[in-house]
Amino acid sequence: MSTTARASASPPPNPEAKRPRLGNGPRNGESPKRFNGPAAGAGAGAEAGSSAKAAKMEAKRTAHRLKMKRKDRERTLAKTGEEPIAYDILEMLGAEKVQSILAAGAAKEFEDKFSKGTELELVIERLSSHGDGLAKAASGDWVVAVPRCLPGETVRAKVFGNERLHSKADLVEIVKPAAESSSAPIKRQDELVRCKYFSSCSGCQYQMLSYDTQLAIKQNVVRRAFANFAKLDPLLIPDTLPTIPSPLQYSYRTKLTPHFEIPFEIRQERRRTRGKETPTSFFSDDVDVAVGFGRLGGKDVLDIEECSIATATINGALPAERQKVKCAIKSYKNGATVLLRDSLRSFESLAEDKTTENGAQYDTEVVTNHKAGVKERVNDTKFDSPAGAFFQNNRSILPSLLGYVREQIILHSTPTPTADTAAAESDQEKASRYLVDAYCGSGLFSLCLADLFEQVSGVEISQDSIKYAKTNAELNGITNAQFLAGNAEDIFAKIAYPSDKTTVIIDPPRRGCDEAFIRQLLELDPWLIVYVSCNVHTQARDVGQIVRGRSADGQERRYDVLSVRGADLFPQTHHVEGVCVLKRRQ
Ligand SMILES: C[S@@+](CC[C@H](N)C(=O)[O-])C[C@H]1O[C@@H](n2cnc3c(N)ncnc32)[C@H](O)[C@@H]1O
Repeated sequence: MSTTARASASPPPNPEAKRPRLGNGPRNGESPKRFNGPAAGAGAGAEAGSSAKAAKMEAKRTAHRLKMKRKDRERTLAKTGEEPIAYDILEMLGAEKVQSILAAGAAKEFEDKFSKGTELELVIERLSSHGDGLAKAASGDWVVAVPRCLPGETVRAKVFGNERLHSKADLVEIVKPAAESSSAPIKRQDELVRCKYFSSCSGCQYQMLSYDTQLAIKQNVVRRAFANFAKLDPLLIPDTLPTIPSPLQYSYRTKLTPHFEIPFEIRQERRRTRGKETPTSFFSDDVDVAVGFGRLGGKDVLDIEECSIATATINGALPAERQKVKCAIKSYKNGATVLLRDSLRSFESLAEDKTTENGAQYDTEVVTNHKAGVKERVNDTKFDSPAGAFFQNNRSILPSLLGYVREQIILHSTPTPTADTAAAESDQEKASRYLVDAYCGSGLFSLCLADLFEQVSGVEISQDSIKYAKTNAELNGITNAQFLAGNAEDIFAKIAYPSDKTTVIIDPPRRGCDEAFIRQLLELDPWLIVYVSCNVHTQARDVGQIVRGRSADGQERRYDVLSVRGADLFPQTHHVEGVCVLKRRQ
């Protein structure tokens, strides 16, 4: 799994870039552009002329806006496929209504339905897979997404943006709680909220829910992802198993990436002096710099002094890192992201018997240099990896996640008990002997599972991670693993494992696998595939493609989906890791 968006506590590098601006209004903190009106003394003819001109300008702006929206959508479709909310909208408005909107053209599909600041009273019908409450607008042809509210609640919300067939709004207040009777299966428990920033930070979504409820919601997100994105006959998809829980539900996050922007006063001064050196005396020490995460419903950064899902060690180091940014702000050209990685001080400092819920049980330190090594241990396997490269961010759940993958490989590589000795022997022959770990990072799956196989090969695009994967094999005395730097699909040209005896683990970034990879995977035709992913939607899409095999119509179906389940690597957030096991058909 990974965490870009999975890095829910991490804001996007530039929060302004994430949310399209509405109209041509001023950005936060900037003065509005002045509209001068018609020239003094102009007559009625001139007025009519200028209003025609204004209308033409407006039409041009609208055409431009629609063009940009369409381009944005094409980019998203090409990168990660349809947005999950599109399926909610389809179900909430009904296929007929959606068809009629689409038939009316882009102006309706990407309508600026509500102007910014419009307040609406809404009844929340369901949760989106991103944890927002979804309600139908009174017109019945539009959906509104509101964070921090639950099905059955009547809320007042303020619109801040319009997207395709839906608007986004901030929660203003809960007007009426969900009825006790329980058409509201998800119970609000505000007393559980631990973080003082919960109502204003975009990082977590579910602190007001019991942990069991969070796990059930995530199970449903996985179920829906496979139902909507795999494009398979529902009979081919087994029901989603219960979500693997995280032993720590707070203080678990071993990587934090708070962000900052250059404050408005500094940008303004730089503009005024137009690149001339700004006297350092201009920057007083008390320039207010927010260092934190994206503000919920805003474009700016929310100043965060502590994060309740980060480890105690990271929270201990955060004040000093924030202070460094504040003191050095004048030396930054642009905003940036600060890296804090929690690293074991030594491989011996992970003692299971000391596990407590505040995360302080591990003797750890914080690493901020991207190139420096970070130490982790999963059961008995030790890992050193570069702080700036990928490593799973919740160490408490890794033994369960790895344990589940191990159990699945053993289960499906072991001969089925049978009286027929010949069949048993042939099954035994098929038992997995070789492991391909595609997108292997610094070797998490390869090295933790190497004892199950005769030979293991990992491939990974980051040279740095590969260097560490090789060192990690040595560190653990593992001699049957080799690691290659390159594109995931390169591995197929470089290994010659017999398909009947090979298991492939896939753990790609959020965008999933590309077609070249899947084509070559199908050519290798491995016995077993374990697909782990931080984006269950692209995972389901890829699994659909793998199951359908080489023919688009699925006539040559090659694989059966044996199991699908989520793992909760990010409690309190909407993120869920998917684990799907596929076996080649006999
Ligand atoms: C979700 S991480 C998984 C890493 C590893 N399996 C783990 O659990 O630590 C995805 C990894 O894929 C790598 N990656 C991204 N694109 C790749 C590509 N085209 N080919 C190979 N590796 C790629 C990233 O550098 C990252 O380490």
